[in-house]
Amino acid sequence: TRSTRPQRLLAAVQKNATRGDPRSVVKAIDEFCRYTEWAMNVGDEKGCILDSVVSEVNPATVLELGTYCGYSTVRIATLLPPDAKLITLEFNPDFAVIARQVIAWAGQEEKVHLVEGSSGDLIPKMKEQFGVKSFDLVFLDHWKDRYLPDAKLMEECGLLGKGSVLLADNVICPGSPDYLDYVRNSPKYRSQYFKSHLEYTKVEDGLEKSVFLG
Ligand SMILES: CCc1ncnc2c1ncn2[C@@H]1O[C@H](/C=C/CNC(=O)c2cc(-c3ccc(F)cc3)cc(O)c2O)[C@@H](O)[C@H]1O
Ligand SMILES: [Mg+2]
Repeated sequence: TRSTRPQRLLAAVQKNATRGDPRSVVKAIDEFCRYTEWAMNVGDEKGCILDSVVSEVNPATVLELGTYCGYSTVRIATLLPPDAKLITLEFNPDFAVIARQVIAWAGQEEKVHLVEGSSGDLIPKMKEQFGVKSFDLVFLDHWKDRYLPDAKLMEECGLLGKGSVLLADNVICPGSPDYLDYVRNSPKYRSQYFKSHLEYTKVEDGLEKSVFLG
């Protein structure tokens, strides 16, 4: 039967990127998505904003919601010090299989813990099962209607400390209006919009960076 888009994306990585070289993996995916087949990775333009926020926060613990093919997982992991931990949640087993191989090709397995399951089920288990006290950075890039409930769930589970940063993709396209309204109007957050474009297109999109004030 016909291959899936993630399978074709992985094949492009294995063909065009150098094993163990994360930058070449990122470049191979961006070229595949720009010139061969669009896919919903955060992409190169928003990826640079992601990189600058990761470098600024310099997190010891990171949570990513929605691994997909592992593109942003690799971008984030590459910037982390060796003892830092990146937990990424993915509930589609077929996507998880691909993401694991992309992360391995980039040589980032040590820093990444890909957990299969839904964020709603896994977030409450972070403390006891993964020994997480709080997350310094959370990258939200899963179903857009899950951003708000999961942000509230992380608050309730005590996973956000003073200064924890939430960085959300796609706040304009496809959009997450209820989440945006919440973080921009809640006294618990100081929020900032980084205007950019939808990956590999000229359509407006952006990232919202929200600092939890505790
Ligand atoms: C249940 C909680 C939960 N728990 C664990 N994993 C979960 C999960 N909910 C979802 N996942 C996984 O995350 C990924 C989904 C990501 C969803 N992302 C977009 O929909 C999106 C769309 C566009 C766009 C598409 C078409 C356009 F025309 C324009 C824009 C652009 C973007 O950057 C986008 O991120 C998949 O791997 C899911 O398996
Ligand atoms: Mg996205």
